[in-house]
Amino acid sequence: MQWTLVIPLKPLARAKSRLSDTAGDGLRPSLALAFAQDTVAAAAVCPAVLDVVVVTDDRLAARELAELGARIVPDSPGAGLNAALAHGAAAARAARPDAPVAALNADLPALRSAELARVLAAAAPFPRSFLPDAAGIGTTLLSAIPGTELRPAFGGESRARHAASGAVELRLDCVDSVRRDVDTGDDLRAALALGVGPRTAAAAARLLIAD
Ligand SMILES: Nc1nc2c(ncn2[C@@H]2O[C@H](COP(=O)(O)OP(=O)(O)OP(=O)(O)O)[C@@H](O)[C@H]2O)c(=O)[nH]1
Ligand SMILES: C=C(OP(=O)(O)O)C(=O)O
Repeated sequence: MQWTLVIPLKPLARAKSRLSDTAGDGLRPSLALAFAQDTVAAAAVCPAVLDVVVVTDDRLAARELAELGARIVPDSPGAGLNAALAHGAAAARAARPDAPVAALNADLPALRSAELARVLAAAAPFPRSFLPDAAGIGTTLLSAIPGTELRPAFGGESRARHAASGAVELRLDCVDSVRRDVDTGDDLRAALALGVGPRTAAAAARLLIAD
């Protein structure tokens, strides 16, 4: 099974606000872009991934992520994360009606394509399934096989919400890079310890110099 991934990205100037104590206004947008670039780059080379749709209104991010092979869909609903994901999934299914689709956060800078392939293989038997984030509170990936709506319920305590919606929780070892979302300075340190992609490594190095 080859998946279409739908990756949502806020305008960079507003993204990653919880990193404001770690990265000032001058560096935070480039850090958010670096996270998205490393996420998309790892996703795009994953053998289980056919294509990547990024839902964003950010012009710079759209240009940079298209260069990595993503198809850009404007966030035309303009109604928050779940509306953006439903819109991206509908665009994916309009192009490929039988596509299995999975929503993936754009803040997974340590993402490894082999681990993503393992998660997608585990998701394939279930109509809908999800992977909890590293903190065990949120969600980093939500999947829907052909013929099933995605019904995203991301934000805050989305692990419980996705479970209550009937999606199956994927309980997997050795997929830390897919669960390691970065919201805070501590999350960034944890991602750096796992090993981040080259753009995040460069952006994090600039952060140290700026300190
Ligand atoms: N297209 C789109 N993406 C969104 C929207 N809201 C959040 N996202 C993306 O959804 C993922 C999780 O978002 P959040 O954790 O809510 O936001 P964030 O910018 O990552 O971090 P905070 O500002 O600290 O909340 C990230 O990839 C965001 O860029 C939205 O309204 N539209
Ligand atoms: C949107 C989510 O992520 P975050 O932890 O970034 O809020 C979520 O986990 O549903």
